[in-house]
This record gives sequence, structure tokens and C-alpha cells, in this order.
Amino acid sequence: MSQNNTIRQLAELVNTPVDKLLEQLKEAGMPFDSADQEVTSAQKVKLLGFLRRTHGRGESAAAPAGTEPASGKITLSRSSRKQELTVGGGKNKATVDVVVRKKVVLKPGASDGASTRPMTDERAEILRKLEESKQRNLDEQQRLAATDRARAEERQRKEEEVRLAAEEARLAAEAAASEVATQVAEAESETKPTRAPAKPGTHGHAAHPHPPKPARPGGQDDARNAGNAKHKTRGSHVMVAGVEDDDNAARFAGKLHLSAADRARRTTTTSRNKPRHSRSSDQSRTGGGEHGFQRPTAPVVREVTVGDAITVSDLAQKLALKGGDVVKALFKMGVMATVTQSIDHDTAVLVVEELGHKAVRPSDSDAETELLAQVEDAGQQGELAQRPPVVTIMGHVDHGKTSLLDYIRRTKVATGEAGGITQHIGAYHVKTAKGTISFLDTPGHAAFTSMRSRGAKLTDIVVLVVAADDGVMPQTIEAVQHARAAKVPLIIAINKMDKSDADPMRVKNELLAQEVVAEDFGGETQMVELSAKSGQGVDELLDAILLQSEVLELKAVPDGRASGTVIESALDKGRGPVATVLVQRGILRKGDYLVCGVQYGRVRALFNETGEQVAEAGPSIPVQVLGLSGVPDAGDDFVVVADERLAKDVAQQREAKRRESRLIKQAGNRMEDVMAQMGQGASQQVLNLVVKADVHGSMEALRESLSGLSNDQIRITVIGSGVGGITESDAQLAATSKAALIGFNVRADASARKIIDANGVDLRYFSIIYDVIDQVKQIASGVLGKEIREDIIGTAEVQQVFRHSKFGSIAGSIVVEGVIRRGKPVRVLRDDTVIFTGDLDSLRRFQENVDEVKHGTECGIGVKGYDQVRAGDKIECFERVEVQRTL
Ligand SMILES: Nc1nc2c(ncn2[C@@H]2O[C@H](COP(=O)(O)OP(=O)(O)OP(=O)(O)O)[C@@H](O)[C@H]2O)c(=O)[nH]1
Repeated sequence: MSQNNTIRQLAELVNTPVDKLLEQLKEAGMPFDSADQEVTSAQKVKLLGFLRRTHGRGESAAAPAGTEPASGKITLSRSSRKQELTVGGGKNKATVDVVVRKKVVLKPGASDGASTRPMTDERAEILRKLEESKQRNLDEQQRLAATDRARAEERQRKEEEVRLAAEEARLAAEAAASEVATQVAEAESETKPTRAPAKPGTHGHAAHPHPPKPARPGGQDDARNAGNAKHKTRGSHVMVAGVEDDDNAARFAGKLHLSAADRARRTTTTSRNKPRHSRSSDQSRTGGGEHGFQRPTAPVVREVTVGDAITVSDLAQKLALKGGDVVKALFKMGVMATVTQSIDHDTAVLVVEELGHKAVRPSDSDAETELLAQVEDAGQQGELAQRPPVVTIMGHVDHGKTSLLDYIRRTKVATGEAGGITQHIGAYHVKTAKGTISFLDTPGHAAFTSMRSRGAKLTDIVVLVVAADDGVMPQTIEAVQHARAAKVPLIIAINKMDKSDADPMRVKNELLAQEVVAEDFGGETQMVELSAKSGQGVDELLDAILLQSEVLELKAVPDGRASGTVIESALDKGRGPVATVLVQRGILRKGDYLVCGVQYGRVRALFNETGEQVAEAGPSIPVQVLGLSGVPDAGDDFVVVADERLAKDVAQQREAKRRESRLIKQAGNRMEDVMAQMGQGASQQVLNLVVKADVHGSMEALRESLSGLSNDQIRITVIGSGVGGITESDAQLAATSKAALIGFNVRADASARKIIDANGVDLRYFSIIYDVIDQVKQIASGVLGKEIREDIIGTAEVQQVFRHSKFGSIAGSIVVEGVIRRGKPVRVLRDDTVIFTGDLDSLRRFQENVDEVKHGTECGIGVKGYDQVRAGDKIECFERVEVQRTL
């Protein structure tokens, strides 16, 4: 049995580091290259001798190295003496005691000449186990290293896949969505070369889908991350991790025990690796730092569509900017606007360009244009044919409008079945021997003007009902003004002729004053005497209407796709949105796709005024439509289109455009706007006015004075005037005709104010005729000056009047708007008309004098020099402010 050991084994046996043993062997004259070389018994003896010599011992106990002892064997007797052995080197150099515990007999003469010391079974067993354990450890290390490598490769593969997918998606999105942006960016990069270098980086990705760190050139990163080891390894972390794992495996493989330092190193390496792994995978999840954090390669140039007007906030949204940024940009351009204000197209385009973006007009190929093309095609295709007239009935309160409409409906509408009842759907049509007539059955001019203000011209003829026993009244005059403004011919129905005090001549004469001249007076206006109660003269009225319609030569294309206007609409619980429409062109059929204002849909069913389902409706015929997506507004137009897609697109675009037009409407009615337009064109500008005054005398005076202010540049037309508060009807007239409203000692009621606000009507209150004339004169002559405006700061409603022996009449009131302040002038209003102007005498709350009383609070008001205040009156508190007029 060979007793040769490798140097490593021997080192373990004598518990000496391998290096040290090698060094000692070398010093003993036996240089070895590797720890795995075998040491013969003779060499061991030689080493022992050397060691003894080095430690000052004689060779007495042992034969000199290389010589055989006489007995033929060398016996190292057990010694309890310790021997020193130096281990380690440098700083770690230490001396340890070596105790020889067993007797070792070295027998020369073995076949290989090696030591023949017999191994005990125990030792052999230990060595075997050690060998096995070492092998197992090595295997385990290798297995772990292999697993780590496999994991790393898998992770790398997955990261690569994710990165490629993200890259592909990004490239696809870039290519599709920012073609224009890229062009602009390229164009810009030509003009601004400093921005260019970022670009090739991006292209680099496309060209090399697998670069380890493609987002930025490596050099940049290295420079940026110099001294930051973590960052350095990030880009190719997976590979490095693999190498490290391999290193670990190699470093620790073959080592049965790990020194504390090694253990610590290993633990830290592993624990350091773990978070790094997770960081690495996190990184790759967000695109390996490329997709998630890629810098924009060029400024994003947005293309925004700007219509005729846009609010600052909408524009900011389109530009993906804060409202304040756009306001700032506008400010720099000299335009003062808040985020809620609207700016016109030109200003919007300038600011968009100033901000580095591109403004475009809404595309010509938009859905609305497609629709218009379709409508025009349809309109041009068919032959024009005569169509029935559409009539609106107007007149003063109680003159018999409803009675007349009901009489005609009751007696003339053809009900399908016996006993069929006509229904109020907003309109109906009657068939007479001479022709068909359609009536809009919402009497009064409010409905008429609201339609007109929406741009809907439905009415062909206005029938103005005047009670023969009452004559021309304020609303009769208003109706004349409205019809005239809309350029719609009038037919006068002199009603209540059955009454004994009926005086048709008086009516005709009074109308003459309004420049409405009866035929028998040599004029053009047909006047029919009738009774809505008895029906006398109603047929003559129908004849007169048909005659007028012949004169008007009312024509429409009777076939092809229908279009028209919504008369009335509602949300029916059972049937959904229901709209009564008046077909104005073509023929509307069940199953048609239509766009109706901002709504769209497919006609599910059509009903006529008797509640019967009909298959179709032609020009001038009102019909109820079911099947719309929502409730349209009265006055909205409707158009039948080829398919649902177009209907939907148009509806959506209209929604956007409706907003725009609302904005435009809100600006532009002001008197100053008219003035601003002066001089822009050669033609004379027109300033329309609606004047309301407290008394007839003031109204007449204003009318004449204002009309007389016209000059070469501006024509001032009082298109409406009257006595009394400003009503909804006045506001409608002003809004529709783009007129300014002048209230002379009168105020607008709540419903009028709503229309005024919604339409941006320029409403001005005055109490001195001279002020009105002066202001309009200044506008007419183009002179800008200061104006005194009366700002109403609060209004109180009188609940009850108390008589006080000391203070006189005290109006127990509640402040309904703003604030009432002591020391400010006040006006007393009755039926929205000023009845007194003066000063506030006292203002009290619970017996205490107060300086001001706010909205919603009760108070006692004493008006200086006036004790005729009544419950129901309004007390208006105002202040006079001098303001510089601006354009
Ligand atoms: N004697 C007589 N009375 C009539 C005639 N027409 C209407 N009346 C009456 O006049 C009153 C008012 O008639 P309406 O039809 O309600 O008048 P209106 O113009 O519609 O009134 P508003 O809806 O309040 O604007 C009613 O009492 C009718 O009965 C008529 O020809 N002769």
C-alpha cells in the first residue's frame, strides 16, 4: 500500500496551509510546482529533518535525510512536546504549536520507496469521508453555478423579448402617430443642429435591435457613471451576474471549509447580487432604462384644429399646456384674456405658432362637409315643386291666437278614424280644397324669434291676430317688428268680429301707424275679418294664406333625402327621445338615418298630428320622429344621411362647433364692436337698437333722436321699441338681430336676462335721455370718451310697508340680489319700471342702523322724499362710475 500523499493531503494532515508547506518543502530542497503533486515518504522524512534543523534540533532522533537508519526503519516516537510551526505570511503570519500525538513508523524499502506507515482504519475512514464530502461540495458548487448560469440566461432572454416587444411597439407608434412630428423635428434639427445628436440614438435602436444598452451611447454613460460601479454594471448586469456567480463557484469550489472572511465575502456577494438581480429585472421591465425613461428626441409639435373661436382653456388642453401658460403667451403678444375667455381664430393661430405648434383649420374633408356635399347633391338632383306654406300665429295677449289655432285644428285637420283626436305635437297641417297649409301651433313671437335666433327660418307667413274690440296693443306692435325683422309677410286676422263692439276700421287705422297698410287702403297687407269663436271668416283666412303662398312661390325638392327643422322635442318615458320635425326638403321615411342637431339616430317610427303612424313625410309637413340618440333642441336642423357612421360623426362635430358659435355669439353684439368694424370696409355699418322706455314720450323721443344720428359711416336703426320692462321677447329680438338693448328707466325681467346673458346682448340702462343720445352719438362718430355707467349693486323686494311716526314709510324688504348700501342712490321700481329715483334715507336691521345689508337678508329701507312705496315694489341700489370706453 502506497503511503504517498499529495502535498495538499499532507498539509491537511499536519494542519498547515498548503502554501506554507510548499514553501517549507522548497526550503528543504524539494521544490514542488503544484499542491497536487505527491510527496514520497523519503521526502517527508527529509522535510521533517529540515524542520527539526530549522528549529535547532539535532538529527539524533532521526536519520539524516536521504539516509536509511540502521534498523531500516525510522520511528518518530510520540512526544508530548510541542513544536512551533509558522503559518500564514505577511500580516497574518502566526506561530502555532504542533503537537505530535502518535508514533509514526516510517518503513523504507516499500516497492515505491515511499513511507509505509500503516493507516489506521479510523484515519482511513475519516480521509474517505473527507474526500467524499469535498467531492459533494464541489459537485454542489458546480450544480449551483450551472443553475445560476441557466437562470441568468433565461432572465436575459426574457428581458430581451420584453425589450424587443416594447421597442417594436414604440417604433410602430412613432411611425404611425408622429409622422408629421418627426418631419417637423427633422426640419428643426436642420435649423437647430444642437438638438440633433439625440436622434441617431433612436435610429440606432431600430437598426440594432439587440444592443446591450442602446438608449445612449456607451461612452456617455461611462463618463456619467464614472466611479459608480453599480451603474457601470447595470447595462449588462445579467452577464456580469453570471460571471460573478461563476467566479464564486470557482473561488469556493474545492474548499471544504470557508474561512470567516470568505463566508462573509460570499454572503455579501450573494446578498448584493440578489437586489441587483431584482433591480436588473425591474429595469428591464421598464424597458431596460430605454423605453421608460427615454428622453424626447425633439420638441413635440402638436397640430391643433382651431375653428372660428376657442376658449383659452380649450386651446391649452389641445396643446397639452396649462391654461396659465397660454394666458402668459397671449399676454406677451399683448392680448389680455383669462382662461375662460374665448379668442378668435387669428389670435389663436398666432399663439399656437408662438408656442411652437401648428394650427390648422378644421379639415375640409370633415364629416360636416361630407354631409353638406350630400345635401347639396340631393338638393340639386330633384326638380323643385310647389310646397305648402308654414304659418305662425302671433298677436297680443287674449286676442284669440289659441282659439283660432284650435278652431282650425278642430275643423280642418283630417283625422284618420272617426272620433280621432288631434294631438299637440308642435305643429299640424290642414288640407283645403285649394291646398295644404301647415301651422306651427306655439303661438306668440317668443317661439318665432327663438327659432329665428337659432338660424331656423321655418315660417313663411305670419298671421297677426288683432281683436277687433281691442285694437293694436303693445304685443301687436312687437309682432309687427319681429315679422319685419325676419322679412316674413303678414296677414292680419281681425278677430272677434262676432262681438258687438268689434271695430275693424280702428284696427286697420292703428296698423297704418305701424306702416302696415291694408289692401283696401292701397297697401299690400291682406286683412281678414273673422271670428275664432264662430268660425266665420276662417276659410277666407285660409284662402288668403294660400294666395300669399302663391305670391311667395314656395318651392322645395319633394323627393330625395329629407332635411328640415326640429319644432318641438321631449323625452317620453315610454318612447325615449321624441322630436317633432318639419320637413323642409325631400322626403323623410321610416328607417332613414338622420342627424338632428347634436343628436343622431335611425327613424324607428313616424307619427302625424292625429297620432297615426305614417310611412313618410314630405316638404312642409310636420311629423313626430322616434329613434334619436337624445333630445334635440327646438330650432335644430335635421338631415337624412347615407349611413349611421356619418350621422354620428356629424353629430359629434356639431357639438364642438356649437360650442364655438356660442362663444362667437357672446362677443360681437356690443355697440363698440360695431364701431370697431367701422372703417374696415367701405360699406356703411349698421347699429341696430331695441329701445324700451318707461313712458311713451321718452320712447318716441329716443327713437327719433337715435335714428337721426346716422351718418355716412354708420346707420342707426331702432328695430324695436316699446313701453314697459324689457321682456323675453325684446331680448330675443335683440339677440337675433344683433342689436344693443337700451332700457330707459326700465329693467329686464329674469327670463329676458337669461337670454341677454346667454347671447351676450349689450344691455344698457339709462335714466337721462341726453346720456343715451350722447353715448350713441359718440359711438356713431367714432369718438371714444368716458362714460358714466350706472352699476346696480343690489336689489331688494318690498314685502310690507310700515308707517313710522318719526321716519315716515319704511319698506320692510328682503335683499334679493347684491347688497344695499347706505349713502348710495336708489330707485323704486314697479313692474320693472322706474317710478322714483332718489337717495336712501335709512337702512335698518332690527331697529339698528346699519351700513349695508347683504343678499338674502331682511331690512327696513326708508327712501328720502318718497313714501309711496308699496309691497311688491323693488328698490334698486346703484352707484355711478365713470369708465373709459374701450373697444
Ligand atoms: N267672442 C269671441 N271671443 C273670442 C274669440 N276668439 C277668442 N275669444 C276669447 O278670447 C279669450 C282669449 O282667447 P285665447 O285664444 O286664449 O287668446 P290668446 O291670444 O291665445 O291668449 P294668450 O294665450 O293668453 O296669449 C278667450 O276667452 C276666448 O274665448 C272670438 O272670435 N270671439
